[in-house]
Amino acid sequence: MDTMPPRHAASAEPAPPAAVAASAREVAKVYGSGDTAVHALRGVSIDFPTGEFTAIMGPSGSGKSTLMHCLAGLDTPTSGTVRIGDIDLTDLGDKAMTELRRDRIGFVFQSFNLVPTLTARENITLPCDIAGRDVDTAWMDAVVTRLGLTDRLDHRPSELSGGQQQRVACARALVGRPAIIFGDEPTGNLDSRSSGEVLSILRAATDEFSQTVVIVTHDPRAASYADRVVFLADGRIVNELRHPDADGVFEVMRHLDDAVGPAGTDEGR
Ligand SMILES: Nc1ncnc2c1ncn2[C@@H]1O[C@H](COP(=O)(O)OP(=O)(O)OP(=O)(O)O)[C@@H](O)[C@H]1O
Repeated sequence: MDTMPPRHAASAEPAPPAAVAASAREVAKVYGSGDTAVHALRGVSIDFPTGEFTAIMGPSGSGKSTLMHCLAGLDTPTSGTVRIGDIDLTDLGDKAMTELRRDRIGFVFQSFNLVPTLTARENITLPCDIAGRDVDTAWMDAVVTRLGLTDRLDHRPSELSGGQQQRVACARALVGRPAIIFGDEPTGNLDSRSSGEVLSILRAATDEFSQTVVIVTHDPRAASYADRVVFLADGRIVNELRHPDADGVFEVMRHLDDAVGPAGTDEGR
């Protein structure tokens, strides 16, 4: 892949980022109450350093999505604190939370979540347009070129392949220069070639743009693109691998799956 253009080539240097882009402290999440209560998170503490790519893995039902949703302000912890930069999400009202999600967080979902009636270009600029912010066109050009989307900008999502649609979603997340990008199974609907492309883009975004990225994935190969993999089981962080390779991730997952038993059971807990 071509080298990404240096960040300063596109616009003035942004303010120095916080050393920790997001953090959770003793985060617990209980759904329901009494006999039917589900303890989805049981006291999770973790930092996401700026410019690092983290993958969250774990058996089905271990709390991955719940943790990501709490970190991204899409769900509220029952107790504990979540910060994006130095902003404590538990202190925010609905309006401030909406603005924080819009201004500081980028999302890449499994289902791409593009607006079908808008072109790729319009989808990419949508968050800035909604926020009433000018699009940094030089920066957008740099991102679009890097993602190989230059000749696809006037196409609607239905005229793009799945891999191209997910690259548009990555461009949309990157163009706003968020403090952090969250990916919920971002390669879940892609073939292995398109998955590799999207993961290389997220990898390059951290290496070349110092972008902080956090993804949830079931795929050891996808996780191997990350700087570290954090493993959840039964609502707790139980392991961490730095500089992971797919075989090492697979081995940890195999042990966790054996410990937890078939999805949805309490066997072995
Ligand atoms: N809205 C909800 N109401 C009740 N229980 C919920 C809710 N959302 C999640 N849960 C439960 O919380 C636990 C953790 O769910 P979560 O979706 O975070 O797991 P996950 O690790 O992302 O699973 P998967 O890999 O299957 O997507 C599960 O037992 C799930 O059934």
